[in-house]
Amino acid sequence: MLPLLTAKDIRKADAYTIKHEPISSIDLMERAAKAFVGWFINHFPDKKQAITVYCGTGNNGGDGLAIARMLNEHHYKKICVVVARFGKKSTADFDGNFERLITAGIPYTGINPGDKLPDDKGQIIIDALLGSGLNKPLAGDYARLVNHLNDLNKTVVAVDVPTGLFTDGDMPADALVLKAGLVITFQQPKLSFLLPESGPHINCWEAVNIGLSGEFIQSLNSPYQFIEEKDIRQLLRPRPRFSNKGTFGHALIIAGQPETMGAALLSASGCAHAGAGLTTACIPQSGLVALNTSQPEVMAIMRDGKKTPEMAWDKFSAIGIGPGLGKDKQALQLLGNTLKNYQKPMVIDADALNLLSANPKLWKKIPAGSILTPHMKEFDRLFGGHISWWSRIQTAIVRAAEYNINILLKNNYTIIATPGGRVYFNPTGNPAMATGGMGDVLTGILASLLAQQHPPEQACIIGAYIHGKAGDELALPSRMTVVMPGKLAQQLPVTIARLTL
Ligand SMILES: NC(=O)C1=CN([C@@H]2O[C@H](COP(=O)(O)OP(=O)(O)OC[C@H]3O[C@@H](n4cnc5c(N)ncnc54)[C@H](OP(=O)(O)O)[C@@H]3O)[C@@H](O)[C@H]2O)[C@@H](O)CC1
Ligand SMILES: [K+]
Repeated sequence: MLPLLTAKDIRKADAYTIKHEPISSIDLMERAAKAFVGWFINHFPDKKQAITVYCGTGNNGGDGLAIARMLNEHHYKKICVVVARFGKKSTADFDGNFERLITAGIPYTGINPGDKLPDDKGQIIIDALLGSGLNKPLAGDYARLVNHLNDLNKTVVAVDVPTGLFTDGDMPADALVLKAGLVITFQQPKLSFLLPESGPHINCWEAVNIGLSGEFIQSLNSPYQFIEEKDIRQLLRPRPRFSNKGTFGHALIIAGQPETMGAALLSASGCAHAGAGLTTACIPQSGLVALNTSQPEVMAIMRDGKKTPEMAWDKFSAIGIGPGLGKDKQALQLLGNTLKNYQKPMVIDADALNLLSANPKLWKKIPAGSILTPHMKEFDRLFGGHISWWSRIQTAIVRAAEYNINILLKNNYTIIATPGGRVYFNPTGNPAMATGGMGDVLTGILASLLAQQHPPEQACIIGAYIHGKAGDELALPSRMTVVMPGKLAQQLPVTIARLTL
């Protein structure tokens, strides 16, 4: 796992590294600038392109000055520096790098408050105006400059953080940000990069290591963690020799109405393909032919639309409930009976979540460790409206602990809040997966992993990762615009095999 730090903790890690490595602050800046330049040269190898580096007078600006000097040393021929002196202060490392810039003979233009903004003939803009030190929305001269640069529509490469973007905390929806085609960020992605509010401002980002103390970062025990492939490789177990279907549990999927049988089929398919030893689907009677035709591997328990069928609840190692279940009286009764009769962790999704928000008395019946899988709207229906994704995460942390549940909040980077206060961000998945039925497959996968005895927190981490990874394997090589959920379910054994090698 890669710990994700808030700006406050990044500053602490910065100070600790300077003191204990030890390294001088200006040398750490030099290292950061070098890491940026290494990446930049690989992606923008044409040394004849004109580049303008816009610098503030804080440490982000100091990085910009060092980057300009290094690009000059790498024989980029047309480097131009613009220093925005909008505040009264500058940092010592900015001043140190300013002297080095002058010594290197690199031309620069200074702009002061109220000055006319200079023309820009460059093809590329490097944004080193403000970074993780941002502490209020842009206004005045900064806003004027950023609006001007946005209007130029050039390729913008941001240093560490695009100017105007908060690294964490609530970000106003209408915040002004210098839109970046690429952000080369130091040490770790900033938390805000993983939330939808950053979508309009960042096309893509890349994190470069600048050698902040790993030991110290671990000791901060950040609640926020970014899942990495190696974590999944550790958690997925190869199937032992002499195993049989009983080794991998029996999952029950309670889903579907006559009009929404597809949701039940997709969920059952996700469950079986993710490796449950046995999968049973509790479906409406009218769906039996569809189930038997499409998935002969899956067993059925039929519902007559009136009362909950008799079931030996205890024989199921896990239950997933909700996809296409409907919100009528029978569906509510079925959910109520399931919660009454089943005490092991279960997966609660879709209509079951909506029933839960309309019937809050059911909350206390949810088995400890269960997994709720809302998308944003379902989340807000459950827990009330939110002004930002950051505030949604804070609610998820509180509610996951309060109800002793795992909340898997679907997002481009799916967010998993656990009862112990951890928040995991999943890195896999792509926009081709934004299609009806994808969530149903995920519910099946999660129920399958619970049935295979993965603890709920692990099931969430593995489930979100392999779901996204299967989607990536299908969509990315041929840049497919849409991935069908049924195809994704079929890809799962391949994805899991690749991660189990
Ligand atoms: N962490 C690391 O490991 C390393 C970090 N490094 C680099 O340091 C950068 C952080 O530098 P930084 O702390 O000096 O802040 P920075 O973003 O330059 O802002 C400067 C000042 O602007 C001000 N200000 C804030 N908001 C404002 C607004 N809306 N409008 C106007 N002014 C505003 C505010 O001052 P204030 O107003 O509070 O007095 C703030 O202090 C980081 O992004 C990375 O590039 C690397 O060099 C090495 C390793
Ligand atoms: K910046």
